[in-house]
Amino acid sequence: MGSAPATVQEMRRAQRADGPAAVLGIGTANPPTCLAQDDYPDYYFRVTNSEHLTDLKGKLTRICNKSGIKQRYIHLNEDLLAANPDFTDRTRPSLDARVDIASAAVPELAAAAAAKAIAEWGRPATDITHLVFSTYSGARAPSADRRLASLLGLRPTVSRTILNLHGCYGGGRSLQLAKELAENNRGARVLVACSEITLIAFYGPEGGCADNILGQALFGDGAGAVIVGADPVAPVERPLYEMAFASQTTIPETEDAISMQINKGGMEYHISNQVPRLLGCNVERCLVDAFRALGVSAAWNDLFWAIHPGGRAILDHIEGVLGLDDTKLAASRHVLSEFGNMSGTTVIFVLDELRRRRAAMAKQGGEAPEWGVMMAFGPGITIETMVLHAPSNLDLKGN
Ligand SMILES: CCCCCCCCCCCCCCCCCC(=O)SCCNC(=O)CCNC(=O)[C@H](O)C(C)(C)COP(=O)(O)OP(=O)(O)OC[C@H]1O[C@@H](n2cnc3c(N)ncnc32)[C@H](O)[C@@H]1OP(=O)(O)O
Repeated sequence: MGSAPATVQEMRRAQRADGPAAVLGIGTANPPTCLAQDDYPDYYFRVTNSEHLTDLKGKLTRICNKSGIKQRYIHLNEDLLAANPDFTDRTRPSLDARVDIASAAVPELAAAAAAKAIAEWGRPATDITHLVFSTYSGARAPSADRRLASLLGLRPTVSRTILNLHGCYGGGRSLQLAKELAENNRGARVLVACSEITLIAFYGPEGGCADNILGQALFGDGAGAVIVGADPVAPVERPLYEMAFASQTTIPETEDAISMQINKGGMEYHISNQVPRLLGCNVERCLVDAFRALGVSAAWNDLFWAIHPGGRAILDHIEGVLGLDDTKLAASRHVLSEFGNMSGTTVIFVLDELRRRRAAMAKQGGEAPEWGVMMAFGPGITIETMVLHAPSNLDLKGN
């Protein structure tokens, strides 16, 4: 070959970014229908014609009361249910209709979130080089990533990846993948999009199926989008969080603790009541390993925290084992309260809420921690851990 770089090593170095990947923009979106948690048991048993199942309604009410959730957003409305009565019966073959609806709605919701992330980032959508899309809400190819690329007018050379059925760790996994892509491809700008509509897993109550009652109390619909890139080009690009270190851990012998399966009647799932305890027993090891890999030690209360709020009890357990002050998980508790558990999308809402809180604190002359941690959990049981650094010139645009 003619001119330098001459060696494969030099070529590789030239292709890699100099600095760490960073979050350069965040956007979120929800469907228009918002349901108050206090009203949800009445709503759910009415729209599924199950008012006679008073024991199950009592259970749903008890869980809703303890959920730490005030409201949730949902794509499915009563008109859609009236047009698709099979959606309330898990034994009826309704997967085709669910996938039809999700194939349009999931990328559209993602596009609404992505438009906000791109606007904050400040560069045209055609500068995006990679797309990582995570969802459990569809089952078709070409998938939601292909449709999202069209909706946003991305270049045909955009390198697309779809992650399916990662459940609640999809956001963490996508951001880790984006970090690798951004750091290993000089100039790369990665759009991460997570979009979930629970329509794929909505059905009526049945005796002996506590999982469904739990799901009805916890989950909601939403999309989150993040632009990730290394070596930000000032003054247009400003890093919100730098991604210092990322890891994934699988808790041994927990294969059956959280599971999801697509069936003819929609997606079925199981969530063991041991999940909060299992996470509580394992998060500190992940954190110690992450900071050891970076060669630093950290006092947990000196960090900021973006924890996936899978359920109120999960946050309580983590707060307890790490000895966190009760303000440390405020962003996670706020997102849980306002939106419920939106699976993989939720952690992006937490990052968004956290930076708003940090910016508000900075405006008042307060000092927020520079270093922090993002964690997400899901089937496996899988724990995604990322150590983040928030530059002191935190972007105030999110306010
Ligand atoms: C807008 C609406 C949209 C709706 C659409 C819905 C569609 C669903 C879609 C689902 C998609 C599923 C995807 C799966 C992805 C997995 C990823 C995850 O985040 S993994 C998810 C990660 N999230 C979690 O793992 C949830 C973590 N858990 C918690 O946050 C809390 O335990 C709590 C809030 C559920 C209850 O508060 P706590 O202080 O514990 O209160 P108590 O001790 O007093 O118990 C009250 C009642 O709760 C019962 N119960 C408890 N656990 C379970 C269970 N697993 N199982 C069954 N029941 C359970 C318990 O038996 C008792 O019943 P009863 O005796 O009164 O009859």
